[in-house]
Amino acid sequence: MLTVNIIKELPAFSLQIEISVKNEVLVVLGPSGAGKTTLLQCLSGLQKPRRGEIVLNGRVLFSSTARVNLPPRYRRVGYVFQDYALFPHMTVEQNAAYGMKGNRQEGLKLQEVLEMLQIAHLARRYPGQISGGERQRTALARALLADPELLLLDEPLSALDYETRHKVRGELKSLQRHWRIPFILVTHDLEEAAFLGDRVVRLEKGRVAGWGVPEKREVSAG
Ligand SMILES: Nc1ncnc2c1ncn2[C@@H]1O[C@H](COP(=O)(O)OP(=O)(O)OP(=O)(O)O)[C@@H](O)[C@H]1O
Repeated sequence: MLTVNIIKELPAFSLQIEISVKNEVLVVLGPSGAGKTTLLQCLSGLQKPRRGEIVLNGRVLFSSTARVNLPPRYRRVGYVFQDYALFPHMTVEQNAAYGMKGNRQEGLKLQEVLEMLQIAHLARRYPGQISGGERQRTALARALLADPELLLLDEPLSALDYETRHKVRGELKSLQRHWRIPFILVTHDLEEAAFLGDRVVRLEKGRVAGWGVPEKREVSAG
């Protein structure tokens, strides 16, 4: 469970967000410049709110009153960027394992996650030698293998072609069901929001402008 209550001044307006997220996919929609990326960066520790609190499963990640501001590496928050930000000089396997502890048990988990994301056969290739969809899955593997308690995804599918996007979004959804942690996903795509979101929040000028439960077109099994 994630609870967020923060204020952060931006040049044109201030971001003021109060939300709670359970083990679900929360989709964040909103026009360009509404503060979506800034929100994710505050949650991951890359930006610092001016005031407020961020609490993840009872752990205080940020609190202005208690003067807590955990650095990103201690937050257990995975972040998949729009451009995936893989290390070009590392193989798929090395990229995925970045942030793991490196014991034997972890090695087995690495194999399991690479197989689950269908990139095990690419383990020794470099990011420049695989497709956009495969890079996206490598970035996801890296985020998941760091054992996050919260996963942030900033337009993770936007660089993919139509077919791959459809395939990977289904995988994302089953991944969340399997991992049972909150996912917060930013997108501009309404269809993607409806498919992936358990709830959808719309931001405008740094504030919550509306909530919705998307209408599902697909009937999910179970
Ligand atoms: N480094 C920065 N310096 C100054 N202002 C910034 C910076 N980054 C973002 N902003 C401003 O903060 C506001 C929120 O930006 P943010 O990137 O969070 O929006 P967004 O909703 O993610 O937009 P998009 O959908 O275009 O990615 C915008 O008004 C933007 O101009």
